[in-house]
Amino acid sequence: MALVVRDLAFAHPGREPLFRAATLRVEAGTVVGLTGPSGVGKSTFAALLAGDLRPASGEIQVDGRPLPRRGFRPVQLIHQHPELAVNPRWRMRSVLDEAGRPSRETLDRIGIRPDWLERFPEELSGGELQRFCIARALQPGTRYLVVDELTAMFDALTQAGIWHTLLDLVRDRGLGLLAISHEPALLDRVCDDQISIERLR
Ligand SMILES: Nc1ncnc2c1ncn2[C@@H]1O[C@H](COP(=O)(O)OP(=O)(O)OP(=O)(O)O)[C@@H](O)[C@H]1O
Repeated sequence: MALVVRDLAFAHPGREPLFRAATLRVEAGTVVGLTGPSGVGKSTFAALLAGDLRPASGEIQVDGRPLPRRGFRPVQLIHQHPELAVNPRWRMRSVLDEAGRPSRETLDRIGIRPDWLERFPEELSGGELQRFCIARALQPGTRYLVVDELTAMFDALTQAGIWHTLLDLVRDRGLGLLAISHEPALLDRVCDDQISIERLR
């Protein structure tokens, strides 16, 4: 069981190709770090894996099957800025219900207090909001998570709390995780393996 990328090519419209034959494998149950300087294509690669962008050529397979083009996405992407990832006009209860609300037990494990469900996004801190984005990404059909600078915006304590929660849940569910980060110390702590995006280009 693995998330497999083979010979993937992609260019943003009118730009030089960012990837010509990118190849990567993330085994289920492992955490792989993706590093690299700013602007080389890490977020673009994440969007390709999640199905938000289509490769020009090459393939992405999830546990032996092609990444579905519609319907539920087994590779879920969590962005750096949670406030941009939720509808500001919806209470958090509706944000979660749209995807299928996780059980109270799961919400407790993620550290989401019951009264937060009645709040609007602007009434939560960034760290609290990121916990909702994690909850929303952990659907029953989720097999792999891609996190793009998951905690770069938060203080050390919030960062540690969110990573602890995420790794715990990922381990329990046997998910694979691709963690994009600029922080070598963080990746050293959480990853089984690391790869530089330069090797994918
Ligand atoms: N929608 C887009 N249309 C055209 N070019 C884009 C688009 N999105 C990103 N780019 C360009 O593609 C390149 C890669 O961007 P990307 O955001 O994937 O890099 P990154 O490695 O994630 O950077 P950072 O670490 O700063 O977030 C950049 O040169 C960027 O300007």
